[in-house]
Amino acid sequence: MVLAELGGTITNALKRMSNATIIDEKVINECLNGITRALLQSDVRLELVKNMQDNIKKILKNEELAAGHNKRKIIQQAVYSELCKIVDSGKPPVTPKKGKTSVIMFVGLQGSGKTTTCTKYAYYHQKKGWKPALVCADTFRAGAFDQLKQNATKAKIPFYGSYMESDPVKIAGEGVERFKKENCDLIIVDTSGRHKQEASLFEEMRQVSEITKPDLVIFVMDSSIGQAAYDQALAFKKSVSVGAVIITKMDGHAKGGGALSAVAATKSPVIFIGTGEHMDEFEVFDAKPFVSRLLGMGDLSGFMDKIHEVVPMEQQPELLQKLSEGTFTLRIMYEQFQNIQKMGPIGQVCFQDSILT
Ligand SMILES: Nc1nc2c(ncn2[C@@H]2O[C@H](COP(=O)(O)OP(=O)(O)OP(=O)(O)O)[C@@H](O)[C@H]2O)c(=O)[nH]1
Repeated sequence: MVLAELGGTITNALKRMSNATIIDEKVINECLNGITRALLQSDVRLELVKNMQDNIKKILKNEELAAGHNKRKIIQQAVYSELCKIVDSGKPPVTPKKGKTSVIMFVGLQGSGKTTTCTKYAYYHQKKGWKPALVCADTFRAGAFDQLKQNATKAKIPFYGSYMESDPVKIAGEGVERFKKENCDLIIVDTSGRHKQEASLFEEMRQVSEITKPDLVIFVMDSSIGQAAYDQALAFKKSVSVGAVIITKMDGHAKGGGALSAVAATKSPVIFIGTGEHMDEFEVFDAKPFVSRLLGMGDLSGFMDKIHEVVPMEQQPELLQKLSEGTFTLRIMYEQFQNIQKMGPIGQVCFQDSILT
């Protein structure tokens, strides 16, 4: 079940409960079972789902659902906050500071999208005025350096790598040293993909981490990984100190629930999601708006971000000035219609019927 469907199924289970004339234990259990089934079908780890169900039951017991209490609202709020707990580790990630050198190391399974995500991450920060640089410490996959070089050149980001050197630890150390001297404030180290059974590759990853002394290790995870996500994420966490997660390929038909379980394994927050192959198909991840959208409650902060994205910065003061003077020409209206069109289907960004009201 893909994430969009998961949201729909949970919302329907809640709506069915809302439609019942009397909310008794049977109705509540039916609702919780519906939610549990949907989460399991989306590959969310059984243990997490069970925990969530127990917690909701505890909340309901505490609230005692006394007469006069709005049972529906209590249950809906409990579902919302428990889902938030699954996707939010509660631990804020280390955030690099602009102007001060930070080394960020990317790790993950083969083909999870690390190389693509390294460039997206660099490009995202470059647009915000940072001075990023990319180091290719992936000597395992033929073509990895060419891929990084191509992406970096396109985005005009300095890069370091070698066709001759086969020792990733040496390349990583040299690359980081060089960009530190060049005063880059975000040095991103791409490492080769590995699987938890590959002990030697895990040792190599540990050595890369030792030499580069990263301020933050980001675990990149493909949203389609499924139930294997938890164990893989745990294996990475045991070898290097993973501090944040990026989930890729959220644009596809992946179930996504497995990748969300990685949050629990690494006890690290998801900071971005990848939504396509292109450099700018990359979004900041925030747990609460994500769950709101999942449950069809809309996302006001996402809506405002989208407005800021599509109305060019240089247009904003001029537009405000004209509006405050009471000038609203056909040209302004035309430009604003064009901006609104860029936001995509309004149903995706605007409020839908809220289940919490
Ligand atoms: N649709 C989609 N494709 C993505 C996304 N991120 C990466 N990809 C694609 O996934 C494939 C693998 O990406 P890479 O960046 O090469 O993966 P990698 O983890 O560096 O691979 P290894 O070095 O072998 O471990 C490429 O075809 C990317 O274009 C995403 O968010 N959405």
